[in-house]
Amino acid sequence: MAQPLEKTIYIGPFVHCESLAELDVCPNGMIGVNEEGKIAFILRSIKGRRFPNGEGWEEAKIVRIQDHGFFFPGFIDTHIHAPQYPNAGVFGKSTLLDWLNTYTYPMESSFSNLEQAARIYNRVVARTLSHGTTTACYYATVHVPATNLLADICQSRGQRAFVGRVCMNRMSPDYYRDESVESAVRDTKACIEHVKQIDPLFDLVTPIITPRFAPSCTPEALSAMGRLHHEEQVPAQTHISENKAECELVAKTFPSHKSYAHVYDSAGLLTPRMILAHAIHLSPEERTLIKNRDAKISHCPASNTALTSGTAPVRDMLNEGLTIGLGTDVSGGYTSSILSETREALFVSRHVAYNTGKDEAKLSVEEALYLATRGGAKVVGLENRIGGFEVGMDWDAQMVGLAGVGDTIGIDQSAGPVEIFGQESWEEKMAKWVYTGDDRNTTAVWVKGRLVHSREGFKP
Ligand SMILES: O=c1[nH]c(=O)c2nc[nH]c2[nH]1
Ligand SMILES: [Zn+2]
Repeated sequence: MAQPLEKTIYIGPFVHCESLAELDVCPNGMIGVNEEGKIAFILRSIKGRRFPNGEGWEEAKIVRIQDHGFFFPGFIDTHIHAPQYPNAGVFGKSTLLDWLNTYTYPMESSFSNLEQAARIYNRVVARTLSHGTTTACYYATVHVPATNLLADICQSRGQRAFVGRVCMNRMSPDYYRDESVESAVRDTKACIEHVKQIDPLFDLVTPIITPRFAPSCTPEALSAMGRLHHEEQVPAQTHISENKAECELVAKTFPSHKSYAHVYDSAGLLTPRMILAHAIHLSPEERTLIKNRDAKISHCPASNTALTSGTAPVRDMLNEGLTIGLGTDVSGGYTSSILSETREALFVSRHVAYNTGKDEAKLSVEEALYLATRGGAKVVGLENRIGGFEVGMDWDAQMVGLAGVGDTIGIDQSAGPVEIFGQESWEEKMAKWVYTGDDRNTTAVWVKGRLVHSREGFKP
């Protein structure tokens, strides 16, 4: 069982995204977090004792930022395949459809073995927490016991998670697929029931309907998942328009449908609670349909580069009013770090700018951080609870440590490569973190006020 929480005051600089283009930096403030793990008050100055009197805040625990660090909202990974984690970095020169057969299906099928699932799922949750990922949208596999185990592990390690049993009943190997639409529905329901048992209010863990992608589901399977999405009132996730050969396959296998997006729409899956990963090759009509349905987009730039899938037109989609977050898409993506994904999003946007001649396609550091936090929160439907620092929100946060180098000559490898010389503005510090930082800068991580990861040497 998790330790009961105590009132805690977090003191020091805090930074979060005010809007897509703007960071809000408070250079020295206080955030009070109550026993429910919610932000009870925010003071933008540490002078005076103006926190609420008579509520026991005088005796609250204090957590202070050291050196050049700051508090930042936890990252939200809106698309990650937990069972593919052992393959991170292993993709050769493959592209989506051959990558699935060569690397992915053989690995995922091994999760019929619960010992394998326990080993890998514990690792992936621990690792993503160490990168500051406080919320993750996981694809598991077709296996019910292993999927339920992933939900248990997220809950016991304290990571906010959406956990989906993958539905796939065709165009995948005989050794790894759902036997029938009926068995896919039964097994999906079994996973939903399991989460209802361990977290009845879906406070930390939420089940998510997960048809893999249109090619691997018959129209009947997609419609059955659409019905479950509505009946069970739980969110849904899938892939869309990632790779040109995949798009051609969808056009061939769903000849009566106007488009890839229309395939999901006609199955009742294009809703405000649907998360669509990739969305690279959508037509303007499809983007309009997605916008009108208020379905959400997970942008996965590392994966899109690794599998030579393409460059998603993020600026255009933002201008059109689509809601976008970031996804690592492990192991199409090589990294389980949303900080790295932020950097990838910045670089991919520069390739789009170069290739289209439109300079405005470039994302700024602030915009990429917005996608990693507030944008992700909107994608998972939790914008009122996570993604920023506001009274009433949950304390899903990370303490970022940036080493000052001072006059030292030696390299302290444990501090990581970010070098702060002291003249940097806050804007520059954030850019240095994004472009040169890694998990050595993630000093401590909290979800709903609970400490879920800390680096050696962190004193709570
Ligand atoms: O990036 C991806 N990863 C997957 O596992 C997958 N399955 C279908 N389409 C996919 N795309
Ligand atoms: Zn994926």
